[in-house]
Amino acid sequence: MAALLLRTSRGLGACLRVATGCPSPSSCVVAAWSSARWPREGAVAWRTHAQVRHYSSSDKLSIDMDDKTGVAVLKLSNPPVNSLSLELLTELAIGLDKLEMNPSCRGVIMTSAHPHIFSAGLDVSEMMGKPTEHYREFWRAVQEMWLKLYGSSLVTIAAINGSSPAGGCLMAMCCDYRLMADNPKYSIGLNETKLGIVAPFWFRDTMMGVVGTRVTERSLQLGLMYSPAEAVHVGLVDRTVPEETVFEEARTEMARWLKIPDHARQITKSMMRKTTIDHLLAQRDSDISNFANFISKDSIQKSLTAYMQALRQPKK
Ligand SMILES: CC/C=C\CCC/C=C/C(=O)SCCNC(=O)CCNC(=O)[C@H](O)C(C)(C)COP(=O)(O)OP(=O)(O)OC[C@H]1O[C@@H](n2cnc3c(N)ncnc32)[C@H](O)[C@@H]1OP(=O)(O)O
Repeated sequence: MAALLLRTSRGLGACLRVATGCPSPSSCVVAAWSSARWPREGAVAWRTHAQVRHYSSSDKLSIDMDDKTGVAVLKLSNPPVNSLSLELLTELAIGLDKLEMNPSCRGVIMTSAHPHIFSAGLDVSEMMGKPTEHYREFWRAVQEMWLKLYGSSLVTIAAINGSSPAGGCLMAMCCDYRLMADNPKYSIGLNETKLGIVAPFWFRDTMMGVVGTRVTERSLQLGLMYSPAEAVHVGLVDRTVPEETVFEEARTEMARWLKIPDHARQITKSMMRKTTIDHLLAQRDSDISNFANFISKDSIQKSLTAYMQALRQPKK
């Protein structure tokens, strides 16, 4: 009966309502970038398996599901920096939903098709010079993506093969496990204050669940970006691995997680995350209004404009 519930309902919300045994496979997700332009060794190897099915219609996101292992690979491929546009956020939510409903899927690996960037976070252009209605629609899509990923009953592993600021870090933190390439040029963190904006309470709560209150407070106030080694030190990333092995290491880690009975892991995950999810669900509309009002302010628009101009300056 738990199996039925887990397969006919969506995400973790359902898991906690069922505390009985579940003989069915559970779900996992690995997110990764894939595109012809940004080939990754792991992704190519993955596609050689006959049982792999590609079922994403978007060119910004690829999702390959291996029916034999029950593991899906989700690759972000939105050049140049995998910024999270309204379109990509919507595709992500739909893709995650499809995986959640797929009875063969037990886990997801999330990664990037881009060689050096996991995700640049939210697409800043979606937050600049647009009407209020657009801000509301955009923010609802950000919430939806978070609800699907953080609330997924699947095993989710982030194979972080490049820099991952702000919303990129949020996606990685939503996963159950984070592996990052050991390249010191890469960085990860919630840098919102450096843009003159404020990470909302559910970004904060997600980070607190990963690194605890003190590290979260310091990281958020200072908008800290961590090198891979520093990220491991504060617990933001579980492990660094040589760059060329990130994907294979993610698959190996996934196999470890899949040895745990799905129903026990899912109910435990739900127990850990339910309060945080319920907090946003209870305040979803007011959070959207708050974002739309905040981002529409002249002072915030000026900050974002200055930040984007600085980003366009040649790098020293
Ligand atoms: C009440 C609540 C209110 C608000 C909450 C809002 C929460 C916000 C969350 C976010 O995610 S905000 C986004 C934060 N992201 C960043 O600060 C990342 C900025 N980008 C970078 O640091 C770098 O670009 C990089 C990702 C490390 C990649 O560096 P690289 O040198 O490889 O590329 P380059 O900097 O030259 O950028 C290429 C191209 O892409 C544009 N770009 C970069 N990031 C973004 C982005 N997040 N959104 C939109 N566009 C982005 C950059 O401007 C360049 O464009 P150009 O080619 O036209 O110059």
